[in-house]
This record gives sequence, C-alpha cells and structure tokens, in this order.
Amino acid sequence: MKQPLQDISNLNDIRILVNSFYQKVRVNQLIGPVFNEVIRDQWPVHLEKMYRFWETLLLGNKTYFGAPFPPHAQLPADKEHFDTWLRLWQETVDEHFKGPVADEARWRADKMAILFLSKIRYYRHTGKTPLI
Ligand code: HEM
Repeated sequence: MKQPLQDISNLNDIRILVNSFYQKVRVNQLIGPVFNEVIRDQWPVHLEKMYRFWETLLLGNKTYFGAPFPPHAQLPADKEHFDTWLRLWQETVDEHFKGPVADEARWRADKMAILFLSKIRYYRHTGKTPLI
C-alpha cells in the first residue's frame, strides 16, 4: 500500500522538492531554455542557493541572504513562462508532500510569481534598475 504523503519538515525534504522541481524545469520546452541559457553548467550552485531560499521561507532557518528578484529583471519571461513555472511547482509539491507547510510552499510561490512578473513588466516599461 502507498504511504500517505507527509509534510515538508526538514532540509532533506527541501532538497527533494527543489531537485524534483528543477528536473521538470530543465526539460520543459518553454522555460527550460530560459534557465539553461543563464545557468549553463552552474546548476549545482543554483540548486544550493534554492535549498537555502526555500529553507529560509518554509523552515525559518535563515540561510538565504540574497536579493531574489534582480536576477530576473532582464529575463525573457512573460505570463506564459510564470504560469508554467507555477504549474510545475504546484505539481511537484503535490506529488511529494501534504500539509500546512506544503500549502505554504504553494501559496508563497503563487504570490512571488505574481510579484516577479509585475516587477519584470515594470522594469521593462521604465528602463529602471531594481535594487531589491
Ligand atoms: C518563469 C519564471 C522564472 C524563471 C525563468 C526564473 C529563472 C531564474 C534564473 C535563470 C535564475 C539564476 C539567475 C542567475 O544565476 O543569475 C534564477 C534565480 C532565482 N530564482 Fe528564479 N525564475 C523564475 C521564477 C522564480 C520565482 C517565481 C521565484 C520565487 C518563488 C524564483 C526565485 C529565485 C531565486 C531565489 C533565485 C536566486 C537569486 C539569487 O541569486 O540569490 N524564481 N531564476
């Protein structure tokens, strides 16, 4: 019998979530190339950063000190890219976890995808440079 899904509760869970998500991202026809073009052979570095990012948001261990938005400001990403990003994220969370922290992971991603897209559009329109 299949085990019921557990909630996200430690760094190993975060690694499972992030690794599974980026496995999907990397081979996705629409958004894979946008990532690969920037990250190239630096995937291990990107993944480490993303473990720290999600660990900070979901487990409260403050290990991420970066500014998440600026690297996205110039990306060729629009609504369809963010919709795909979000669909893959929600799918990955649901495949592996269930509970309040998993809900939080979906909620946070949804809010940040909306925010990032609106900021990308703003900076594209104004030509300004983001500080944070
Ligand atoms: C289609 C949507 C997205 C694309 C194409 C995308 C692409 C990228 C790329 C290429 C990088 C690496 C940048 C670099 O190393 O210079 C990056 C970094 C990052 N992304 Fe995204 N991203 C997307 C959506 C999101 C969303 C919605 C979030 C938040 C939930 C997010 C969080 C981050 C974070 C935290 C980093 C690391 C920033 C740092 O350097 O500290 N991304 N993303």
